Amino acid sequence: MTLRVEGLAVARGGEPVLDNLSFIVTPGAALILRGPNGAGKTTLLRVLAGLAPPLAGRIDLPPESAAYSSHADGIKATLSVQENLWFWSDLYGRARDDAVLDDFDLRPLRERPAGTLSAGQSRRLGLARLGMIGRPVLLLDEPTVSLDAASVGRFAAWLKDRHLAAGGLAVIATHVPLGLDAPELDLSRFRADPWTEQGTDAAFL
Ligand SMILES: Nc1ncnc2c1ncn2[C@@H]1O[C@H](COP(=O)(O)OP(=O)(O)OP(=O)(O)O)[C@@H](O)[C@H]1O
Repeated sequence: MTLRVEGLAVARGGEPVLDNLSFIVTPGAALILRGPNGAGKTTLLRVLAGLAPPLAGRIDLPPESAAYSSHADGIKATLSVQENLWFWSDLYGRARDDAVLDDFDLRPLRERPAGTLSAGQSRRLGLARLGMIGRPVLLLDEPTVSLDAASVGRFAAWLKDRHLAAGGLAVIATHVPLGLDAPELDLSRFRADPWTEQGTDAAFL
């Protein structure tokens, strides 16, 4: 599966944010989104995920192929860690595979109500959801927020060895280096700006 974006323009709160954005992410590859606060990383990921419509352009992505992950990952506070994972696998018609408990170091916490987890533990559970639902296209907004160094490493290893190695792809907004051999797309080059001719610098491949 390949993600193709052509001539994309996106807006937030009615204001154009990015314009004339084109890129391709192939199976097994990741693209890192860069840019200062407000550059449009979240806005772009939300449009790619289908949570907001584009202003213009084309996104070539099969329906039901993507998973979007940001701060709120739909964790059910009263269910245990294990029950949350099973809830997601059942919802997406996937096998109740326990391997993600180890991938995200959640096995010691499996019986804990999710509402009692620390911020970083909760983040790990949110990321483990991606392992349970098995979507080939991951759209990740600051996935390492609240994670300690060991957890960042474990997540990067999962992404590389399990997701990308299996032919999945990922678009990731992150300020934290993940050690992936992945190209970076600086969104400041594509700012929609009604006062200048910026945004005509189109292709990023
Ligand atoms: N709900 C909203 N209504 C109006 N404008 C918004 C809204 N949310 C964000 N914006 C604006 O849209 C622009 C892009 O924001 P976005 O959140 O996509 O940036 P970002 O690159 O993800 O930033 P950060 O690094 O801070 O997470 C910014 O100018 C921001 O102020």
